This record gives sequence, structure tokens and C-alpha cells, in this order.
Amino acid sequence: MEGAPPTGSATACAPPALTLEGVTKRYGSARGVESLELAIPAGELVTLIGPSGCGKSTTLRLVAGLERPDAGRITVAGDVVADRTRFVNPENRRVGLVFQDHALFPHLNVARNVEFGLDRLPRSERRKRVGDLLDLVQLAHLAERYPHELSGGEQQRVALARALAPRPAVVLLDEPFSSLDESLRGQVRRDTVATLRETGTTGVLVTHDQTEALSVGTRVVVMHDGVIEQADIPEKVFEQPATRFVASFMGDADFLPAHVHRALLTCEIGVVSTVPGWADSDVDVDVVLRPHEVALTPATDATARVSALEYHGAFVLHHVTLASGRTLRSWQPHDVRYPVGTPVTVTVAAGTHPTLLVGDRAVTTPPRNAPRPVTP
Ligand SMILES: Nc1ncnc2c1ncn2[C@@H]1O[C@H](COP(=O)(O)OP(=O)(O)OP(=O)(O)O)[C@@H](O)[C@H]1O
Repeated sequence: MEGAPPTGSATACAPPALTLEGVTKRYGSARGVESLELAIPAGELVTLIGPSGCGKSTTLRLVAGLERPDAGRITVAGDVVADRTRFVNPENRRVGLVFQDHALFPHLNVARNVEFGLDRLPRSERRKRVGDLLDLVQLAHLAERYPHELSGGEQQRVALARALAPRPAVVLLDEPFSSLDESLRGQVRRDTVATLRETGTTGVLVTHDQTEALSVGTRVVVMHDGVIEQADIPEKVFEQPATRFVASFMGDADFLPAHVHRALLTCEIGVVSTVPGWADSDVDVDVVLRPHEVALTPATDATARVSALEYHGAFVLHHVTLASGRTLRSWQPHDVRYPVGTPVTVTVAAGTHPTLLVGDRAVTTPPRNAPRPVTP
């Protein structure tokens, strides 16, 4: 992964909070994760996203020490915690865990839950640390309550305080907001991110929610079928997806066969854009178009037709069928609705430089062995 630590002087010499080098885990003949490469600088909050079964939980379990890798090396704050010969037990890894169901101890009150992992500290320091953590998550007034006397959001804050109490090098958060209802989720998410930032804690947050992955992560790791497809800043993952899978998984995307000739990208809807640096090219590609890049203009002589509408509140998603039978989608403002059947001219918003694919991989430079048409 392109995971160079920030260049600031404070962190330039510090080892990454977490590294995975060639980490592989198989379950019998089934692939859990394969050859994971990841380096997370201290203080980052990385979101881990991918479809069900892609290996997110396996990755967290390997880092936490709940699984042993079959191959590769894991380090936490510069210390090897797992490799071919070494295996550090979970309680000695400086890794904190926050689960979806909060997993608080029901028979312990809030203060005792937070105190749980601090048994190595003298009692007075323990008390002080618990007090500091409860202040941090704004729950000091509920210190004597038991988990069943708390709301879902409060339980989540206790779980976070408990994970942070022993000053872990990394906190792993496994879908921490998914059991909260929609109205609460946004606030708890903002509070959690603020707490992690305030304490400078490095976090790895697993989520199923693409908006959450993009909005919360300083970096987004997209997994598919046990491998990392792309690990990058959110803007790059969305605007410059590395693969066809990432393009389709992170946001809506449609794909059209296209052609680049003398730096001009054309497809069924006409000229899409210029492709700087492709002046000598004559190659077939697929172009990735996102609904916010696709513009529609009603025109009686147009061959494309609006084929379906979806009202999303702020926007109306228009599905358009082209003459070839292929479809594109276009976001329109909430007050624009072209009825089904309307003939429309389809264009791409000015300034768009869409992702180009050859096979399943994005290309930014002309492919060497690209197909060239036979000239008569
Ligand atoms: N204990 C196990 N025994 C056998 N196979 C397993 C085991 N745990 C995970 N797997 C398999 O490893 C792969 C990765 O699973 P994992 O739980 O890491 O996926 P995930 O991305 O967390 O999925 P989800 O989003 O549904 O929780 C899957 O194919 C899964 O069936």
C-alpha cells in the first residue's frame, strides 16, 4: 500500500502503528486473507470495507491475536506480534477492541467496565485513568450505572473508553455503529472519531457503509475476496479507483466500451473528454461514468430514453437506456424529473476525467499492448 507515514517531524521517526507484511490466513482450502500488505502511520483512522466474506473480520482477528497467520508478519508500534516463529497473546499486543454489540460486562458498572484492562496499574492511577476516560467520552455522571441502564449510544461510548483505557497503540472497531439506529449513528460516529483524534489513537474501523468509509477514514482499504484491491485516501478511492471492482463497489458506476484516439475519449454518447498524454494512442478501453457526471438534455430527436426514475429526496436518479441497450444513470436535482420514455441527449459534465479500464484494472498511461485497429 502507498502508506508512507506523514512527513511531520513528530511522526517521521516513529514506526507505523500497525503493519501487515504478506499476511495470509487460510481456513482449510478456503482463503481467509491473502498476502495483505498494509502500513498504518500513527494517528490515522483507516476504514476497512468490502463485501460480506471478503476478509475484514479475519484481518481484525489476526491483528488482535485471535487468529494466527499462516504466513507473513504483523507489527504493532514497531514490535513483531506475529510471524513464523513469534506469537504475542492478545492481552500483550497493545491492541484495543470495540465490537458491534459493545460486549460490555453486564455485571460490572460503567466505571468497572472501563477499569477492566487496567489491573497492572496501582489503584490510584487506575481511578484517575477511569475518571479521565469517562470525562473524555462525557459519561462521568453515569459511572455507577450498569450496561442495561444505558442507551445504545452510551454503551458504545463506554466500550470506546474501555478500549482506550490501557493506551493501546491501535484500536480495532468492528462495525461499531451498525447496531445503533439511523438518528443516533451520525452523532455517535462523530463523537467516536473526535475521541480518537483527540487522543491521537490509531484506529482501524470495519464498515459496510460506503459513505461512512469515505467520510470517516483518513485512508480507505477496499478488500475483495481476501485481498486488498486498493488502499488510499478517500478522494482517490472514489475518483481514481484502481480496479473495476473498486469503481463499482465504492459508489454507483456504469461502464461503457470506449476508444481513445489521439487523446480523445469517445464512446456511444460521443466525445467524453480529452486524455492528456495519450496523443499517440489508438486503444479500446472501458470508461467508468458515475451518475453525478452524467448530464441529460431532453431532445425529441435523441435516441436515448429515460427508462426509470428513483426519488432519493435531495436527488432524483434517472436511469437512461442508450440505443445499444446499455444503461447509464444520472443524478438530477430534486425538482427535475424527466418522465419515463423522454428522449434525452446524454453528455458528460465539463471537466470530467473519468477512469479508464483495460480488463479489470484502471490505466492512467496508454497500455503498451493495447489492441490497435488494422489500418487498410
Ligand atoms: N472459522 C472459519 N472457518 C472457516 N472459514 C472461515 C472462518 N472464518 C472465516 N471464514 C471464511 O473466510 C472468509 C473471510 O471471512 P470474514 O469473516 O473475514 O469476512 P468478512 O469480510 O468479515 O465478512 P462479513 O462482512 O460478512 O462479516 C469467508 O469466506 C469466510 O467464510
